[in-house]
Amino acid sequence: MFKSVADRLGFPHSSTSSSSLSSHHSSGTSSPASSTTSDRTSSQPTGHHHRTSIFSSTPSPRSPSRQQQQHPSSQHSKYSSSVTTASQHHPPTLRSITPGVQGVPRRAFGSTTSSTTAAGGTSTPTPKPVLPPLTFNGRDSNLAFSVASAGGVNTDDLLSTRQAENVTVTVRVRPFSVTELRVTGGPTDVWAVDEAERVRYADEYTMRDRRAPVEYTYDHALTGSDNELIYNTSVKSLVQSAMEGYNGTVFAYGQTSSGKTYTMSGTERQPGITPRAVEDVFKYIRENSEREFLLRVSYLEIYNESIRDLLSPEAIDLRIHEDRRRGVYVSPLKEEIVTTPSQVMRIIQRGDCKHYCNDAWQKGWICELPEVIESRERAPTAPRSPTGGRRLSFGLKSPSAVRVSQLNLIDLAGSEKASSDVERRKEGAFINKSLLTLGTVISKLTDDKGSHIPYRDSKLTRILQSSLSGNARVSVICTISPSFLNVDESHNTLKFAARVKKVVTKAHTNQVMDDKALLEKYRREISELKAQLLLTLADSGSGGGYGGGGEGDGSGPGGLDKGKHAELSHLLERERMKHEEEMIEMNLVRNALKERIDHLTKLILTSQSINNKPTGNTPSGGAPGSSSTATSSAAATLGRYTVETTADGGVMEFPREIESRLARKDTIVRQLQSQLEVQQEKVMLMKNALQRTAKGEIVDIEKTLAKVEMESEPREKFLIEKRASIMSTSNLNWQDGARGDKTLVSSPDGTRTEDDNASILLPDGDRLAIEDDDDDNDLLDTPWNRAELISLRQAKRELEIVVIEQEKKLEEVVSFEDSDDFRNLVLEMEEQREKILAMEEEREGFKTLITELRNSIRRLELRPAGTGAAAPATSSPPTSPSANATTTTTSASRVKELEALLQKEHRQRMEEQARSMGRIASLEAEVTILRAEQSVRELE
Ligand SMILES: Nc1ncnc2c1ncn2[C@@H]1O[C@H](COP(=O)(O)OP(=O)(O)OP(=O)(O)O)[C@@H](O)[C@H]1O
Repeated sequence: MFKSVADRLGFPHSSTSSSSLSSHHSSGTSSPASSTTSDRTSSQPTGHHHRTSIFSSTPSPRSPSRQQQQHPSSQHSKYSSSVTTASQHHPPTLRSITPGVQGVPRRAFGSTTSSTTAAGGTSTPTPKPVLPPLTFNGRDSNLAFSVASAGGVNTDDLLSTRQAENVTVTVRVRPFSVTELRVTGGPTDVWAVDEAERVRYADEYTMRDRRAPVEYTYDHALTGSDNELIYNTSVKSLVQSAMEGYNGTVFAYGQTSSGKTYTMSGTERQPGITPRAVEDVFKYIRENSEREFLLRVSYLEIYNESIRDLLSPEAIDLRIHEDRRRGVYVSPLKEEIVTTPSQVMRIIQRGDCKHYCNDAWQKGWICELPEVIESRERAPTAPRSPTGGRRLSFGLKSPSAVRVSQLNLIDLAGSEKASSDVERRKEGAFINKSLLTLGTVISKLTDDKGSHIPYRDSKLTRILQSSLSGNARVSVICTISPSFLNVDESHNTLKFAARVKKVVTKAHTNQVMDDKALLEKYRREISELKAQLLLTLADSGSGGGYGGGGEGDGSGPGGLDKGKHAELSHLLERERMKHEEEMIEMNLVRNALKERIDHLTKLILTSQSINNKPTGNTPSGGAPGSSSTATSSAAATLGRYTVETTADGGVMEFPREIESRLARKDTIVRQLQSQLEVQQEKVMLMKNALQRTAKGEIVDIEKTLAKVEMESEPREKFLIEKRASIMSTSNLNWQDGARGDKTLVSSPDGTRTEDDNASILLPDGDRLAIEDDDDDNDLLDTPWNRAELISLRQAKRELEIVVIEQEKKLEEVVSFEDSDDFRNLVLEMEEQREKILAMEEEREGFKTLITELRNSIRRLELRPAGTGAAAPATSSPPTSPSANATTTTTSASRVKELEALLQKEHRQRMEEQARSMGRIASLEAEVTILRAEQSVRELE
C-alpha cells in the first residue's frame, strides 16, 4: 500500500529527474532483439545481463549496490540530494553494525569471497544446496526467439525471451525504531549483514540467546534507509525490462512495521520504489525516440480475499479472469491513461484516500499498482507532398506489433499472525490464506517439481500467477526488524526469502496485433479520422464553384429583364446561404475530427511529446511552439478520460464527466433497487410464514424478519451481480429503425443514436419516456461515447421499470384492502367460522349420544342369560332366555344401525368442516398477507 506517497513526495514540483539510469541506459534500451542479444553476448553464466546493461560502468560485479551508489550519475538524482550522505556509502572494509540510527546503512561481519550462482544476476555464495532451476511453460533455459504468429515480419515482430533467471531477492533490515529502543533498553542487533549479501544472527545475539547459528545468502542484503540504493540494486533494471516489453513484478514482504511501505512508497525525502519506478518509466520514454508508448494505470487492493478497485468507488469484489493472450487479469478494472509522472502520483493519492476512508484501521490489505505499458516502433517520418506539406501516410505502412507488458508494484499485508480481536482474527484468516498460499505456491514451485500449484487458493497467488509461473521478471523485497523482539517473525521472513529465491522465471515479450492493444486501436482511429478530415477538406475545395459566375450570368450580354434578374439574384442568395451553412457544418465536423485526433495523439507518448511537456520532469523545458496554455488544456482533456477493461479483455474509453454522472445515477438506482429487494424479500418471507401458520405450524415472524435483516450481505451480493448482469447484457428490445415511438437509429458509422421521443414499452402497455434529465447531451456530441452512454442509460431505465412495477403492485394491494371485495371476504370468513363452531358443538352432541348407546349395548351384552338376579332392581317379569336374546339382538342391531348412521353423518360433517377450515385458512392467509404487505410498505 502506498501510504500517501504523493502527498509526501511533492512529485510534480521536482525540477530534475536524471537518475543513475540515464547515463548507462542506452545499452539496455534498444529493441528487444538487441537487448536480448546483449544478454546473450554478455556471456556471463551468472546472469549478470540485466545489471550489466544498466550498470555497465560498474567496475566490480560483486557489490553493484555500493558501486551504483558511488556512481556520479546517482548523485544528482532528485531524490538523493537531501538524503544520501557520505556515511551511506559503504566502505569496502569491515565494520560492525552501527546501531540505532535510521538513515545509515549498516554492515556487519566479515567480507567473504563471493561466488556466483545461477540466480538472477547476483554474485553471491550459495551456502545451501540450490535445487536445479525449474523452467516453466515448457521452455528450457536457453535464449529463445520466435516469430509472432500475427502480423508482418519485421524485427519488431520478433518475440524475445529472456534467459531463465531466479527471482531477485533483497533482504532489508531496517534501523531500530524508537519503540524498540525503548522496550529493549538499547540497540542490540539480532541480524548481521555483510558485503557478500549474507544475513545471519549477529555473534553477540547467538552467544547471548544461545541460538543455533543461521545464515542466508540473497541477491542483496541491505540495511539503512537509503531508498535510492535499494531501488537501483533491486528494481531499476526490472523497470527497464518492463519498458522493453517484459512483465515485471515487485513486491514487498515482511512483518507489520518491518518497512514494506517505507520501501515501496518511501517518504518525501526518501521516495520509495514506486515513485522512482514511475519516474524511470517516463525517463525511458523520453530517451527512446524510436518507439511510441501508451501507459495505463490502475490501483487495486485485496482485502479479506475480495478485490476492490481503488479508483472506482463502486467496484468491489472484482473477478479474476484468465485467457490465453492476457494470462490472468482482474476485470472490470478502471485504468487511467497517464501522460505524466504527476498524473500517476495523483492516481495513487486518490486510491490511497479511498483506501484510508475504507480501512484506515485495518491491516489486512494488499495493494497492487499495475501499470500496463504498450509500445511499438514509430512509423517513419511521412514524406513531404509536392506542395511542401506533410503527406498523411495512413494505411501506407504495415503496422508493427504492439508490445504489451505490465509492471506490478505490490505492497503486501503484514506476514505475522492475526491478533486477537474478532475482526482482526477474521481478517487474519484471510491474510494467512493469501500469504500462506503464497508460501505454499513458492514451496511447490521450488521443491515439488511437477506437482499441482495451488494458485487458485487465494486471490493474491491467482493475481501473481502469471508472474510466478514464469512470464515475468520478479523482484521481492523482504523487510525485517533488527530487534530481538521480532526475531521469530524475522526468521520466518528470511526463510520465505530463501525459498522464493529459488523460483526461476523466464520472461518473454508479449505482442498484440489487434484492437485489444489500445495503442493499435488509437493509431487506427487516428488514421481513419485523418482520412475523413482529408475528405472534408477535399469536399470544401471542390464545392467552391457553386455559383461563382452567378452575378455575371445575371448581368450577361443581352441583358435580362428586371424580374428575371431579381429572381436569379434571389436564387443565388439562397444558394450562397446554403453553401455557408454547409461550410459551417463541415467546419464543425472538421473541428470535431481534429479535436479527436489531437486528443488521441496526446495520449500516445513519444520522446518528443514527453519532452515538450513542461511537467518539471524535463531539464530542457518545452519545445519551441508548445505554449503552456496549449499543454494545460491538453492536460485538462486528458484528465477527462478513463478506460476500462472488459471481461473479454477489450478496452472501453469513457469521458470522466459522463462516467461520474452515470455513477451517481447508478448509485441512486442501486439504492432503490436494494430497497425494493429488501421489501420483496420481507413480503416473501411473510407469505411463507403465514402459509406455514395456516398449516398449523408455529412461526415467529418477528424473529424471521430480524433474520432477514441480518442476512443483508448475501442480498447485496446478489444485487451487485444482478446489476452487473443487467449492465453487461442490457436486453431491452432496442432495435434499429422505428418501433412505435421509440427508436434507436444506427448512424452510418455504426454507432447508435437516440431518437428525440424515445421511450420504453412497459409491460402494461404504458410507455416510459427516456429524456435526458441531466443535460448529458453536451457530452454526447462525440459519437464514440454515445453507444456506451445509451447502453448504460438503458440499464438504468430497466431498473427503474422494475421499481415502477413493484410500486404498482403495492398500490394494487393497498387499494384492494379498501375495496368491498376485501370486506366481503372478511365477512364470509366470519360466517364460516361461526358455522364451524356450530358444527363442532353438534359433533360433540353426537359423540355423547354414541357413547351412551355403546354403554347400554355393553350392559345388555354383559347381562348373563336367564339370570334375573342380574337385574334384581327391576320389577319386570322374568323373561325367557330366547326372548332375552332376541331383545338383545334387536337392540344391538338397532344400535349398530344408529352408529353407522352417526358415523356417516360424522364423516360428512368432518368433510364439511375440513372444507370450511381450508377456506378459512386461505382467507386468513390472504388477509394477513395483505396486512403484512401494507405494514411493510408503511415501514418504508
Ligand atoms: N529502512 C527504514 N529506514 C527508516 N525508517 C524506516 C525504515 N523502514 C521502516 N521505517 C519506519 O518504520 C515504520 C514502520 O514502517 P512501515 O510502515 O513501512 O512498515 P510496514 O511493513 O509497511 O507495516 P504495515 O504492514 O503495517 O504496513 C515507519 O515509521 C517507517 O517510516
